[in-house]
Amino acid sequence: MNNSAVLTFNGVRKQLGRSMELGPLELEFERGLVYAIVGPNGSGKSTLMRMILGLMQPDEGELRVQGVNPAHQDPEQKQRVSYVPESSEYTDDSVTAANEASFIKHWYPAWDEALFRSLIAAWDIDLTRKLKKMSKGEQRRFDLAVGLARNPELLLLDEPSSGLDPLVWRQMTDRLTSFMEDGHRTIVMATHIIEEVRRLADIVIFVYKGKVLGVYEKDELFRQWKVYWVDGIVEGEIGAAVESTVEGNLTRVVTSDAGATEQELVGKGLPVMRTEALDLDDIMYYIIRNEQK
Ligand SMILES: Nc1ncnc2c1ncn2[C@@H]1O[C@H](COP(=O)(O)OP(=O)(O)OP(=O)(O)O)[C@@H](O)[C@H]1O
Repeated sequence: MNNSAVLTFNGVRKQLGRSMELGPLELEFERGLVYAIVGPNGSGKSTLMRMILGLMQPDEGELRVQGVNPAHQDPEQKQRVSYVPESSEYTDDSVTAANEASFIKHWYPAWDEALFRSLIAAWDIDLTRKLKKMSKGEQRRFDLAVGLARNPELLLLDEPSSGLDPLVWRQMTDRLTSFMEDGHRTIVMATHIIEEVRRLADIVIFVYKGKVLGVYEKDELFRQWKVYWVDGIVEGEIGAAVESTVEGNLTRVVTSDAGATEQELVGKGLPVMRTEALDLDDIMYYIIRNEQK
């Protein structure tokens, strides 16, 4: 095992219902990095989080969180992991945000009160209010403030943007960037939001129907996936291209290997009019389409 690995999945497999199988997964998450798990609905992103938390056991394989099977972590090890779900179910009519925060604070010795207070102020959270009466967005802000104030080494975020307005979203991404500054923490987030991936992620993991389709370093991903607009109608195959379509007098060439494609286009004397980066959604579409072939 890599010493800086905070999470390892070694042949992890889990049957979910009759038709869905998660895995087998071979993954290693390093300390100090932000991982974005990207995939369509029902790909297994939340299930992956539940396994990391020890709420679900693999049928096969080995999962280690900070070197330990999450089902057998002691309280001290659990305190180093913080999970912010997509939404919380607050059912008790009488619990205020202040009650909840002081309860959580009691269990987490690393609790950062100054950070909590600054998030409460920045996100306009009224601690005297009953959590159940808060809007989804207000609950979400509170959950994120608590998740960060717990000061974990491993922060798990399920759809962090869900329910946030653009201003709070922007502040949240800034806070997450500061959270990562000491270099020892790790964030694993399940997300659909491209801007979130662009802003925060170091590594992108594509999942689809319970399988990992690829693990990519983010900057490399956006460097390699490109669209070239070639002047004229290109006859025959572009070997390195993922897709080549004629649109009017131009040919749109999509590639996952920009260097090789550029070389091929130059070699064939095909003039490139314009080059564009591909969006994450489009990249995911092509990766999934390739899987379905
Ligand atoms: N305990 C379970 N029993 C049966 N099926 C399950 C169970 N848990 C999850 N599933 C199914 O496994 C699939 C993956 O679910 P999961 O919630 O992990 O996906 P997701 O990628 O987080 O989806 P979303 O983006 O919609 O939140 C879904 O089809 C879900 O219905």
